[in-house]
Amino acid sequence: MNIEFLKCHGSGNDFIIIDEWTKGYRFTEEERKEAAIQLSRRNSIIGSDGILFVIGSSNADAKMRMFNSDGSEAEMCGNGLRCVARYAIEKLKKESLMIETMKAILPAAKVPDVYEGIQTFEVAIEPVSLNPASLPLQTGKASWKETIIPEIDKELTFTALSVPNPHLVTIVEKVSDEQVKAVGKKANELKQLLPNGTNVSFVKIINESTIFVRTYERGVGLTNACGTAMSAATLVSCLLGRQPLNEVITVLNPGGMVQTVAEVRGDESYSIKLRGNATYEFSGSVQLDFHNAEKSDLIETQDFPEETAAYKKMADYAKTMA
Ligand SMILES: N[C@@H](CCC[C@H](N)C(=O)O)C(=O)O
Repeated sequence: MNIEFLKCHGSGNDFIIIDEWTKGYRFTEEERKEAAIQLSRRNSIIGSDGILFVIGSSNADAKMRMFNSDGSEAEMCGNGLRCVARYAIEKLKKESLMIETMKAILPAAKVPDVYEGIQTFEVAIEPVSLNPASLPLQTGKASWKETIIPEIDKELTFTALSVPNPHLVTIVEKVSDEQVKAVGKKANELKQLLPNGTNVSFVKIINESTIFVRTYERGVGLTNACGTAMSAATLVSCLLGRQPLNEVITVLNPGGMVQTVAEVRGDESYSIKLRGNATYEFSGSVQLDFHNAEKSDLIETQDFPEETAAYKKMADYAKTMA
């Protein structure tokens, strides 16, 4: 089957957009999973952290389904939602719209550039829950705030939350990639504790309005950035009194930077806004054989060099702040 795609990224967290919405593709669940595994594999056909399927919606302007590179489907994807928002905004020639995700219909909008020449989009990250059952994290406790989970690590304290995909967040003095990887892998092996797995983030407080976040993503591994993780890390930092609620926080990550705002609503529910780039890298088409990966191949590509160059400047700037 010949499939057109668009390769994009949010903070270097890279995705392949496949448009079932306007291109008329129809996939089975097994085919979506197989496409994610085949096309995301690094140094092969395309390579990515996952696939974003854009689908028509009768309840919103469009719908997003996100599949990790291992073929598992995630409830939500913050960096991906910005990319899908841009794609749908350009198709519909709108400034803002609503996108259906697995657990909620979420607003998205084009907003002023977060850095010179960087097309910027804001999305809502919701629903948010601090109930361990929402991950699920199998524990008798009603909340799991800054608690040692001895099965995962004897010293680190984690806060568990879903946004609505599962996250464990720990605030540390120093972030080590090896430790993030080891702890993230361990947490995802403990199926009795975390039956659906979890994303695991290490947060370093840089100053009163800036944090650095490094994430081990469920279904992928270490990635340059994870939008829901940066949103979860912002809320946790605010709830623990390390950052201010209701104010813009700069979140640095190995792939660049985003801005977030965490709010507690009157009814004690939480709302998080995530703002950042949605950069197109290249578009093209692939010949995809769902039954035999060896017969799948890249057919053609067309680059977006100006966007890539502009983004590099922002990423270089973000590095100087970390
Ligand atoms: N990178 C994404 C999250 C993708 C899904 C995640 N790996 C999961 O399985 O929950 C983001 O930007 O939020």
